[in-house]
Amino acid sequence: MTAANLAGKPVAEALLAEVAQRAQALPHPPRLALIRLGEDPASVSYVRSKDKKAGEVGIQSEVHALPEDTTQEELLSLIARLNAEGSVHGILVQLPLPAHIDEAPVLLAVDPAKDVDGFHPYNVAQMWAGHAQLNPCTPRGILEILDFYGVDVAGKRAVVVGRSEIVGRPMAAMLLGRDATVTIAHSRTADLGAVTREADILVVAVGRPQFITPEMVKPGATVIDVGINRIDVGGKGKIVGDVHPDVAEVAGGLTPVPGGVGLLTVAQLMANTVTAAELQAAER
Ligand SMILES: Nc1nc2c(c(=O)[nH]1)N[C@@H](CN(C=O)c1ccc(C(=O)N[C@@H](CCC(=O)O)C(=O)O)cc1)CN2
Repeated sequence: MTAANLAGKPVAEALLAEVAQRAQALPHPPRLALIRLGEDPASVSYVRSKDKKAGEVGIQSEVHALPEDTTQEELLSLIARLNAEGSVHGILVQLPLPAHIDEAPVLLAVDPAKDVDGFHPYNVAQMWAGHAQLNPCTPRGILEILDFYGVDVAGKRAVVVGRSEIVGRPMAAMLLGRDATVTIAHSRTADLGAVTREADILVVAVGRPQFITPEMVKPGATVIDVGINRIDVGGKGKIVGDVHPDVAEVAGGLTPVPGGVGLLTVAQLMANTVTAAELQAAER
């Protein structure tokens, strides 16, 4: 068996086309503020691609590139200013933050109505209760992939490997919201292979290159690889996922890396920004 290639590109394109139409239908263009601290190359690249994609779909975006040594107070005061600015619909603080910044108060400071990352505790609680309007982008984008390729999760066994607040936990909440029977596994799960082999839907976000091998996968399972690991192959840099390529011989469907889930992270941010702008327009 060779797994179906669950490529992110057509899914992201379809979502972005819908987002562009919704953006045009608004009385004012949606406006997105992207905040980045320091010069971490991955963060610089992710924020650049968010800024570029926003322009392509009719969202006005602005990048607040702050120095690495920005203080907690300076960051909180920028967020307070953007919260108070009526024409700003979405605020995103790129993670990870430098070590001297306490992340929790920063996420708490973003107005929940403008929290296009879905990381504010109010939105997290709404998500677990099953009625969030702004969901974290990567797991919400994974639902877009599953829907696009016709993978119904209701009544299925879903295993999420990884318990991060950006991917693992919200993914579990969203799969539960779709009536899957969900297990969260992690680095300390005993006999991980026995757990992952139970999965009809296996979502892997552990940050370990090619960690999931074919014998850990149930034949025919849908496997979603969230990993982005930069490794050295013969002196050249290469990006690989958390899932070994040989898993394609066992799985029914597999997302590629690169070109899979990552594309949906950015597309879903655009969708969340338009949703935030629509909700704010309806409030006025
Ligand atoms: N505030 C946030 N910070 C972070 C988030 C987030 O959702 N909100 N997620 C990640 C990083 N991220 C977006 O910020 C992100 C990750 C990956 C991709 C992507 O397009 N991946 C490509 C490969 C990219 C590459 O070549 O490096 C792919 O998978 O094809 C986009 C965005 C952590 N921080």
